[in-house]
Amino acid sequence: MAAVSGKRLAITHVIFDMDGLLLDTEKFYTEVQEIILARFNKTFDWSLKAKMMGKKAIEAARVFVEETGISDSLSAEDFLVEREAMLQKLFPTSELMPGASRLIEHLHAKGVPICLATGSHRRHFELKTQRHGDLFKLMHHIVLGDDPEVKQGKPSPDVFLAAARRFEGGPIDSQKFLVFEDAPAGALAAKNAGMSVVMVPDPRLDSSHHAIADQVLSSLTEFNPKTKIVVV
Ligand SMILES: O=P(O)(O)OC[C@@H](O)CO
Ligand SMILES: [Mg+2]
Repeated sequence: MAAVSGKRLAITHVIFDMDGLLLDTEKFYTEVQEIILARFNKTFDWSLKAKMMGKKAIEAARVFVEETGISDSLSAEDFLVEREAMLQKLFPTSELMPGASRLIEHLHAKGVPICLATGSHRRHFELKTQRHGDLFKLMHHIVLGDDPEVKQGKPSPDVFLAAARRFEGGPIDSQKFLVFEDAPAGALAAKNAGMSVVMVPDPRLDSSHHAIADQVLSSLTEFNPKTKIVVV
């Protein structure tokens, strides 16, 4: 039984987002989107990025073609096809974000239940993590964007609620979960799931998007597990 500290239950479980949080992959999406937009003499900016990151591919694609005004020339589906070949070359070079392996290894060593919940589909997940298998193996389970239980992408809570249900000894109260996220949609999804969220945003993301988070860090290296997580 978790200790009740104040009005909320103590944190005992952790859910990690992946792109932009554990892996430095958001830059690949940006690079490819800039290449495609250049053909239409348009530029990509962080206000648009803020609306796309964290979402399921087709949902982010719709935002992209509509917000940039190119939907009459390029459908969301055709955008996904066009970017695929470029992403498939970039994803296998994905590097870990600073502090990612240290935090995952620390929590795993302490017996804290940890898992992954990402908007990335399986084929992209495999490409991005192929050099980091030993680290991702420490996750109790992994919920992907194309999981049948994930009806809607972030900011819907689906992926985090599905992740919460897959630990042993369920159902576990959402209040016992701490989510690590980089994206506004992801942080909102965590709050929609009734969970606490530590946001580690890209410094280029406007700080107005930080308000929803329970804690904002500039890097995972700054996180002190002792301040937030009860090691059961
Ligand atoms: O949920 P994450 O792992 O950030 O993945 C989102 C991805 O679809 C790119 O924005
Ligand atoms: Mg992310």
